[in-house]
Amino acid sequence: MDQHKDRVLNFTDDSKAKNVGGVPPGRPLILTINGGSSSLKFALFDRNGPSARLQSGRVDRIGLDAARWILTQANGERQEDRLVDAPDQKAAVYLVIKWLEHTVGFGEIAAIGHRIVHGGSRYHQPELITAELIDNLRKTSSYDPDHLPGEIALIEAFQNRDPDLPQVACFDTAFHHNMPRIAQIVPIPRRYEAVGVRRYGFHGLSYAYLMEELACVAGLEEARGRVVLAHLGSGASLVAVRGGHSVDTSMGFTPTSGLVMGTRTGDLDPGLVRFLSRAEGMTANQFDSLVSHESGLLGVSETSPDVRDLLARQNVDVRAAEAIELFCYQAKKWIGAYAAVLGGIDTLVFAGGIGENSPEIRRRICEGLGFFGIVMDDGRNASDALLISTDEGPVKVRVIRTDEEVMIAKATARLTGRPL
Ligand SMILES: Nc1ncnc2c1ncn2[C@@H]1O[C@H](COP(=O)(O)OP(=O)(O)O)[C@@H](O)[C@H]1O
Ligand SMILES: CC(=O)OP(=O)(O)O
Ligand SMILES: [Mg+2]
Repeated sequence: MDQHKDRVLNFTDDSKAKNVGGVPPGRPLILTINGGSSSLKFALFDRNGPSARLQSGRVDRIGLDAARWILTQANGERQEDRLVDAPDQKAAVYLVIKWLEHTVGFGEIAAIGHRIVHGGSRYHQPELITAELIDNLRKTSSYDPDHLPGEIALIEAFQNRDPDLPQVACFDTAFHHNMPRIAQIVPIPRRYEAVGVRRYGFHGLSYAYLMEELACVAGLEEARGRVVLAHLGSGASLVAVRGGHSVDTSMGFTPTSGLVMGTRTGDLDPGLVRFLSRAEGMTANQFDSLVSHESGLLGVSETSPDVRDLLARQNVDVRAAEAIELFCYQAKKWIGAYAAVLGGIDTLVFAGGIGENSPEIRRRICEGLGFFGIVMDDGRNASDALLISTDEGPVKVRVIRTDEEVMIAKATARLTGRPL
């Protein structure tokens, strides 16, 4: 990390000189930490006030060239956007801690809430973080080596900074905990179920937020109907929801499964394990690295996992064009599958970095789905409107900006004694 130090210190000293986006002085704050596969998002909430966000920020494109530090004020206005060195999550959290120290002051933080991707078979509601919980997460790390060790490192980075600060774990698997039994089964011998092998599902904080928002923008009746939510980010998944409950979801035992993603394959022919171990002597670790970090949009395009890059190159590079086409084709297939599972769809919601920001991807996913009632309004879609289907189409297609942070902040305030 030392090699990044100069740039980091310059950058935090710089921030100190600025007005830090309306954070009130002397007020206890809740910090939320959301370590995604390519980003670290954080936000500050006033613990005593309404569930208003005071400030948010993110380190984007972690591990890629041109990682960015972005700060956003409560009113959504971008306050800072600059290049930083962030080769991994540890370097990114170092930036966040330095920024806190030089701006609001670390002593203003009353509690920290973390998104934890995998709760394993033990955790399915937010929990105060204890030594025992960290120990259990460590034992579960082999379920999701791409997220859990990094998330434990984030918790420990804050523990090192202030061992007395209460921290809360909010699990992405919780939303799917009561999925119907048939959607939970992994079809390998039953004995593996006893050691935790089942389909869990992920992106649950995002899905819980989207369902709350859907009830607000569309009313309870629509939210209780047949809903498909598509969380399309670096990690991407879809869920079928009926009566407000998860009925099935594209990710299973780990977030490597389901839809093709930035660097992950999604669902894969298991026969590849035998083929690659015989053809190349590939080990389990090498296979894991291949399917988690070198595949997906990056593997197909041979250039980038980032949809923005691929959209920009698709007219000059057939590999980028194929990667985008594959992503849209597979998302369309999952929507079709969930129409079958739910007996039709009343509402389709797009969210996540891709779902919220790319009219082209949304259009291409929905193209040809008019036969079961999905008809896009091109003008509404192009302007990222809240409702992007035509008024005549029976399926409401919506764009909702997801907010995992507010779900984490509410749970953290609740568990540390003062509901937001
Ligand atoms: N304007 C945009 N158009 C197309 N894709 C976008 C746009 N903005 C962000 N994205 C894509 O969103 C993805 C990152 O989504 P995000 O939800 O932030 O990821 P993470 O899983 O790391 O939280 C990247 O593939 C990025 O290219
Ligand atoms: C569950 C998951 O894949 O998370 P992310 O999209 O943040 O990598
Ligand atoms: Mg994410």
